[in-house]
Amino acid sequence: MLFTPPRKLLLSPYSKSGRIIVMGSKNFLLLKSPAAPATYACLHSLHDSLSSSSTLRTFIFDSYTRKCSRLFASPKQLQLSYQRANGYSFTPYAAMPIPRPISVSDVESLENQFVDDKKLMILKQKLQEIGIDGSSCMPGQYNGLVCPSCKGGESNEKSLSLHVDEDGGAAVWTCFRAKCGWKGATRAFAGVNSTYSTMNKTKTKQPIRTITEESLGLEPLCSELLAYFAERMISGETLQRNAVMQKRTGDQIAIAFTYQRNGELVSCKYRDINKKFWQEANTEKVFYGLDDIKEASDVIIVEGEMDKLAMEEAGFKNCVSVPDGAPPKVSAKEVPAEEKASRIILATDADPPGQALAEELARRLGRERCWRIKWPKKNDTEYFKDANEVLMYMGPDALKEVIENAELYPIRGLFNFRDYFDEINDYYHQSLGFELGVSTGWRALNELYNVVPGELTIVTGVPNSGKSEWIDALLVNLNHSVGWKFALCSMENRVREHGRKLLEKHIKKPFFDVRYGERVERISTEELEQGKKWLSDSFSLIRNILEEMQLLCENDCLPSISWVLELARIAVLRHGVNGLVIDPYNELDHQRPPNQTETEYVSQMLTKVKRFAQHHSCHVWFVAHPRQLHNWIGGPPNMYDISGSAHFINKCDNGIVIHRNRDPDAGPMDLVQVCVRKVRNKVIGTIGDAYLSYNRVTGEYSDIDVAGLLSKRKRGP
Ligand SMILES: Nc1ncnc2c1ncn2[C@@H]1O[C@H](COP(=O)(O)OP(=O)(O)OP(=O)(O)O)[C@@H](O)[C@H]1O
Repeated sequence: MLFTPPRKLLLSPYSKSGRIIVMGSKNFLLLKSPAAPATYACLHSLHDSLSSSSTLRTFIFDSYTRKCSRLFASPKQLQLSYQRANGYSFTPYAAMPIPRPISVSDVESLENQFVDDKKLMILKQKLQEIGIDGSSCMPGQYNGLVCPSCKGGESNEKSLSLHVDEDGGAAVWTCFRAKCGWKGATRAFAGVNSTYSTMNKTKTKQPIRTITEESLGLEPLCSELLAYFAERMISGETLQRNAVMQKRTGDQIAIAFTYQRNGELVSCKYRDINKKFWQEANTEKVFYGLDDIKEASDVIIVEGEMDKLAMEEAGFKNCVSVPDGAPPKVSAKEVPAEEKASRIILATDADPPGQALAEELARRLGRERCWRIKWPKKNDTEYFKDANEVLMYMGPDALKEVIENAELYPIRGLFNFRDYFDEINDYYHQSLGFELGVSTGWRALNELYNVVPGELTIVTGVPNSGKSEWIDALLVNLNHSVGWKFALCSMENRVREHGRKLLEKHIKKPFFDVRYGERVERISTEELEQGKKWLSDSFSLIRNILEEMQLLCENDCLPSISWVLELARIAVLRHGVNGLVIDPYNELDHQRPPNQTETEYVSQMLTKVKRFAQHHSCHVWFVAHPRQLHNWIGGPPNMYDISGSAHFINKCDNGIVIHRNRDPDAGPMDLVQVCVRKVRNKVIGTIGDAYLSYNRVTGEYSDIDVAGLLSKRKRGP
């Protein structure tokens, strides 16, 4: 039966738009024509014939309870809504408002409300601009909207709560994904600036509410929800022990996870079937399951209430879930002190946000007492995401195993041999290359010194003993045997002379046919061409260009060790060099800071060199001169005689002294003594002396018959 609407309503500017009020003993309906702008209608219970009306708008007035509520956007929704028992059986309406009771006085002020439509329109527009879908919003509370700030994270949670004021003039919102926590407010008629300036303002802190199950209207879980949990392998017993309940709002039912402290309800988080979350406002933020870890020596921390319940199914009650999966809300104080909780097992989600949460928890709770778990593989490419997934697909035993196999949370700089097992295996099977060192090419040195990538060899000897010659000969041998390439920082050598010395050793002929080489065929022009190619393929030169151009004054702008190492690094990356020669040490810039002793300076410099060698698997030969030897009687110097610091011998991996005979009575003049004075790595050699013969024509070193030589010496000339 149709009635003329109350006078007050007819005064609305929209009253000529075909709006009709329908009333019965309990019914109060407002209809509008499809052509009119969108507005409200009121209804309580609908007659079948009316429910099919395409023009029905949503308002409900209950004369019995004297309450009026907004309900459905269309009869289609209305029909569906009538059919469903609760939100768990049928497709829910993501952004549908929870029916909001309004008083009779609200109905009386409908006139004002129509005027307010304009405000609402502007407000919606502003919300839209911010990215909040307010298109279907009326005044009221909305949960489960998509947060434009975080887009619901990885799991696409619909985590935004929006409250639109009674008069449609203002809105406040909060994202309950605390990893986001976006909050804001806007007003319809405030300036654009003020609208946006208030967007991220946190609301004034409200006092913490005291809540009870009764005050929140919580009730035991219905059979549908029990089935929902059973599907996720969570038993009734676990649900009961954790006081998991439900809350009805109209015809929707949400799971209510009760947060307790000392057995008292302090907060409640709701979750509907679509994983929409919302929380009781102004309640304490504590770990979910806090009472379960009071006396626990091991504490498991997960990232959701379902995971906490899953852990219980695997036999672990000593588990808490972070409130909102949110590091900012976690207080280390909630976790038992170090004396009580010896292990904190972080079982956060396997996704990057979950790992970030674990990192933040470890930082706050103390990495040293944290452990982490590895989620098992789901298939070739994926891992299980969380505890509940493992429980559902692999069962409680598998989840238990995951926790039992937790490993220490990594601490930067603190390692276990376990972390290096792959490398140890490779070393054992010699699959890294050159683990036993590369032979120098001289039989006499095979037992004493072999060359390993990444080590530092210091070479010393009195002036003119042949240090540079011997190193060059070694490089040529290594190039010939294993194809190694080298970076040369030999400032004392002119490039053409260095080239000559290397070519003579490579081609085994003298560069010139005068004096030292007059009786031997010199390197031919064809050999020179081939040799030049070999030189450029095998060596990189590190040189100071200013010095080359002879623009430098004494001690001016000498290359520093850092400069040399940086160029050597580039040579490694660009040309794949395997060795670096720095010859000699005193040609580098050694302007040490005034507060540093020479010993400290040398130590620091050698640390840099060693770091370079190890990092780039590049062997470094470092030539250092001995200090001036008083009362020298012609014997090889000691490594401790190196000018500057005992650190040369202390810090190097290998220490070699090159010495040559200068006394015709003591033996052949070409006899060279290679004194291996230090070998850190027993795999590659040991301390001892080797004798080689120096070929002055080609600069080559070769093995000699030491036994024959010694017996000849005994017999005398
Ligand atoms: N065993 C040897 N017999 C004869 N001459 C040698 C022998 N070893 C090196 N020489 C010669 O000594 C000279 C200097 O050699 P080299 O430059 O290698 O010595 P060094 O120890 O590096 O010298 P410095 O201390 O000046 O750096 C070269 O002309 C080289 O041919």
